[in-house]
Amino acid sequence: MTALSVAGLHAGYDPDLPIVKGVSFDITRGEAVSILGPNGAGKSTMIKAIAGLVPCFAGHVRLGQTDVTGLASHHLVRNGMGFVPQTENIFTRLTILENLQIAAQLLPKAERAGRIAAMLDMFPDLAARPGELAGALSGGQRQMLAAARALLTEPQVLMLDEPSAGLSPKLVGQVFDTLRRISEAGVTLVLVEQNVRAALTLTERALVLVDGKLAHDGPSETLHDGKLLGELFLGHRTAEART
Ligand SMILES: Nc1ncnc2c1ncn2[C@@H]1O[C@H](COP(=O)(O)OP(=O)(O)OP(=O)(O)O)[C@@H](O)[C@H]1O
Repeated sequence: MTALSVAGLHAGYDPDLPIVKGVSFDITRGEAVSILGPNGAGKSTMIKAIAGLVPCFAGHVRLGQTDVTGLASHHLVRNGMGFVPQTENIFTRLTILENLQIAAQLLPKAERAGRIAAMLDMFPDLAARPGELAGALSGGQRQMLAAARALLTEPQVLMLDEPSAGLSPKLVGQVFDTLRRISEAGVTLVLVEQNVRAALTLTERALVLVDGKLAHDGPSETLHDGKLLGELFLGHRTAEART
């Protein structure tokens, strides 16, 4: 069953200068997919447009059967979209527990405590220190808190924009271990990443975006040998391949 469907998406900051230029793909429920591409290709812009944070000029975004094109991000959350932005994804002056409580406001009152407890179960690092200020956490723990906030509402699809940005190799490993557990729990994952090797190891499928267009869509193992990826990143190969 399709979890996320993007069809003919044009998006960006100025309708005369679209950054995302006619991208289409479907993601099946439970799939884990990387979105890769050179700097400036439009990966973040595309994921933000899907998440309702950047204008869509043409095309459609569907979550399951529901057309959510152009919906504001808080409506998208209610429709089952979880999005973890690259920065400013937690409230640093509030505690871990307060961060979770704010995210839980979107849920019916009766469900809030149970979902917060479920997130603390899932993230033992956070459960060990619920009263600690989020601003005092390591970069990796911050990403875990941001993911826990997004997962609180039990999204159908969890999208993350460069969760490993700025982290040391050890913390990158921790974040990807966490993402693997989230994926194994059945959550559909969409991941924009610069850390190509870690992303390809985690996800079974990769999309490559070059100059706002989909240059490749296929199983991650086809990109493990860096030659094709190098050619795609340099714009020397543009054929879509879904094999
Ligand atoms: N807020 C903004 N307003 C106007 N243009 C923007 C904005 N954010 C990004 N852009 C432009 O959109 C283009 C694509 O940027 P985007 O961040 O989506 O690429 P990316 O593939 O995610 O790159 P990177 O891997 O370097 O993060 C760039 O030319 C960038 O300058």
